[in-house]
Amino acid sequence: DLRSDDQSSLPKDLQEKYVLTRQIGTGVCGEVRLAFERATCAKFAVKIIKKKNFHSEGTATRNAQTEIEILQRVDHPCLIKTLDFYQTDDSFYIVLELMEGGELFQRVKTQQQLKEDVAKLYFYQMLLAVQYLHSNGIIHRDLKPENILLSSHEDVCLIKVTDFNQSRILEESVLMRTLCGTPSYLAPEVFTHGSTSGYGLSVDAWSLGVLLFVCLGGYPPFHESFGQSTTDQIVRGQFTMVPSKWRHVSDQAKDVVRKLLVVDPTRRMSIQEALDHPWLQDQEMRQTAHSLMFPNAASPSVAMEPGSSRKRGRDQDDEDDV
Ligand SMILES: c1ccc2c(c1)[nH]c1[nH]cn[n+]12
Repeated sequence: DLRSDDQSSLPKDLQEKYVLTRQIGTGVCGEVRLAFERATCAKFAVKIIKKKNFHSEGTATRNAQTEIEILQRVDHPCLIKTLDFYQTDDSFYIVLELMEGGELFQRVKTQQQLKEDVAKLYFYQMLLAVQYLHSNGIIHRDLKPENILLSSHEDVCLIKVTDFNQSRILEESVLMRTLCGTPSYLAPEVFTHGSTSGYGLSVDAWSLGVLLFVCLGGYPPFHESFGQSTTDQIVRGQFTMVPSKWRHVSDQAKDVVRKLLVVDPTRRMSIQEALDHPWLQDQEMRQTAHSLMFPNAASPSVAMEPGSSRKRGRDQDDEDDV
């Protein structure tokens, strides 16, 4: 319900350019509303982040600033684009491209579980999006089905990763400066868990494993309904592929899940290794993904140069990594 006061609390210049209507999504830090640009009637999503939701003023601004900085800096077909940005003293307003298909979370819930080929098409796009973030020194840190948006109601559609407010930009750290000096006197733990938080890019690989499990199985791998606390299940890497749900899933797909849901981050499969996994060497799926990501690029009528083996250097995925 859009009481008049709702509209009045919006920034004037936002009001002048857009009409905000119904809520289409909810996030931990606020809500997402459907908006129409007055001049063109084009549809957008406006994400509203209430500053007061954060325990301390500093965190709110810092998180949102990081999110906004990242949103404005990234450019990849599978990452949501920011089109406009406004703020009042109590909220941030981010105008984003509208994803008509809504959240992946709802799609999986409605369909029970996704068909394997659909899950593979979505997962491949997520890998490319995260590979792009990592190559730009950004860890997402909050990959989950609510943060994966679908461009249409069709199974074969473009997906986009959103919600970077938990992301971290890997700044020049004390550890990096330390490593410039002579390492000979440094204790081993400085290298293994030098950065205070002791995590790196591999946290996103784990989350992608959870996402793939949910898409293929239709239920989460770790959940308090399975008895122990979710945290215990996660730190022990204990999950079950219930036969009734996984019987029709290929061994290769299960292998990808098992190699991502590895507790030891140094043994966990990386994004690049996942892209090189046999399950994703599906040229038809990749062709579909590329035509969704780069719709204007003419698809080559003849096959690429014959017999081009996967070159170690610039292989196909790099080309997609704009
Ligand atoms: C449903 C829920 C959230 C959505 C959405 C559709 N489209 C879009 N763009 C950025 N966020 N977001």
